[in-house]
Amino acid sequence: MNLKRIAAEKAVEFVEDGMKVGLGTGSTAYWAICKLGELVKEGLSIQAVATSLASEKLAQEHGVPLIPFAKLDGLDLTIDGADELDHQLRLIKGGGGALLREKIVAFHSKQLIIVADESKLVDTLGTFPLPVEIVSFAMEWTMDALRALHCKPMLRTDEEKLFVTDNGNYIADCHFEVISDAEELQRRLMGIPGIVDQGLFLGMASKAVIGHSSGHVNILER
Ligand SMILES: O=C(CO)[C@H](O)[C@H](O)COP(=O)(O)O
Repeated sequence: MNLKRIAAEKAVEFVEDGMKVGLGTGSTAYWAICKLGELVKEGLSIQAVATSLASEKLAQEHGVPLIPFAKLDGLDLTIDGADELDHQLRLIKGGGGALLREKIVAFHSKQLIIVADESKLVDTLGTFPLPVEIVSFAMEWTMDALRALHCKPMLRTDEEKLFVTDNGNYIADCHFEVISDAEELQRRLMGIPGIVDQGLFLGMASKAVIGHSSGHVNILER
């Protein structure tokens, strides 16, 4: 059973005719985009924006109508995946490297619905390395500043080359093991010049739709 698919398809049930929708990135958001494409073919009318070039391409392939950001004053709903979520719906995102666009889109959405399989639900965030998007200029200094926060940052690579985000930046994956105070960590990270954004999404998600191996889907709300 495809737990990501059942979660994503359930979340798409919250999309109503006429809505402006944010399209997430990753292998769970993939199924939401495919389902929206099917519904659009059956007559659903929506306007969408994508959180990555990959999701933009997928939406185009599936006939989901994309609108330039500048033409929309905010979104009704965004459906996106997560790398970890806790029971307060605090998230780690950015495993696919799209965290900056994902955060911008989530911020401008009335609702952020997270779709995930049960493996993503945790008691305490931090097992998944926190993705941090950094600019290339003086990146060694930025990496030193990250190390000073008692984590082990690793520059993300892709086929032996440095991974470059859709925004032309690098990703430092930061191993904290346990994040005991996510708000304080977010504050400290965003105080470091050279960090563009980081993958903690706190107080942003309003619902999480979780697929379980029993075939059951449950919805957590905040
Ligand atoms: O944040 C993300 C991309 O930047 C993804 O939503 C996150 O990595 C989850 O991906 P998947 O659904 O493939 O497990």
